[in-house]
Amino acid sequence: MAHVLLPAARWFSTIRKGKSVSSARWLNRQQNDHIVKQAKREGLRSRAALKLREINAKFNVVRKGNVVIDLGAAPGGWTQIAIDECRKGCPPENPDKPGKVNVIAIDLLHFVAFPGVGVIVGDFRKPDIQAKIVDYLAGRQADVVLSDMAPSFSGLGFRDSEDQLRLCQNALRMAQLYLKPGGRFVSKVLRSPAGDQFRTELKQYFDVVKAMKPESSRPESTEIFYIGLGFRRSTQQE
Ligand SMILES: C[S@@+](CC[C@H](N)C(=O)[O-])C[C@H]1O[C@@H](n2cnc3c(N)ncnc32)[C@H](O)[C@@H]1O
Repeated sequence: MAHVLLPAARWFSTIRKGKSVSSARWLNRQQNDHIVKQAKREGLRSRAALKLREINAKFNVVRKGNVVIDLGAAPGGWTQIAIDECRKGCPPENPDKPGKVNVIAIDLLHFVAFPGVGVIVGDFRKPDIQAKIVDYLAGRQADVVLSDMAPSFSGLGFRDSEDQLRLCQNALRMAQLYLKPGGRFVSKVLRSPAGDQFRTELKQYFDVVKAMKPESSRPESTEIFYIGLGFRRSTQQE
């Protein structure tokens, strides 16, 4: 949450006041260390968890009792925040039974689940993985689709942002398939002109589309998060 990251925010304002590039880099590294340490201290699976926590504090995306699809979930930082929000004070019976899990977490990589989370290992675009998602949903629609996915980066900026954008567009397809009307969506996007177009695309499906750069996101990273609120079918689609 924001209060946790306040010291880092103070360092940022120092950078903006015109320190040299090298001291800005040093300060950024301190900021990153601080955030990694923070995540460890709290027993979070990754620093990424802090990003979703900030997003959720601002936009109330994941709520008590929700059903969440978490794309690109390993090692489980977002999953951990999502299940905590879904389960606030209400541990259910048989939390791991399909039809009872609150979070369906998918990744190419295996990671250890939490109670109430169904983990699926594989590429979410493949039919067998989609079938497993449908099994876990057991007739329910999702309240939220999250995507923190990233491709394996080649180091070539243009290619990497194209690959990442394709994942975002496929995450939006997942929303079209599984999200309930009024549902919410969060996707990581790398800043680029194509990323801006994706924001325009999101506006066809959501009443409100916001962008956020959490304080826990590395300042030098081009990542930004788009948040879609109030899902509706595109009129162009019907
Ligand atoms: C930044 S990491 C996710 C971090 C995670 N959200 C957390 O909070 O700990 C990005 C993940 O996207 C996954 N990924 C990339 N392409 C994918 C695909 N097609 N299907 C499923 N997962 C994918 C990668 O395996 C990687 O683990």
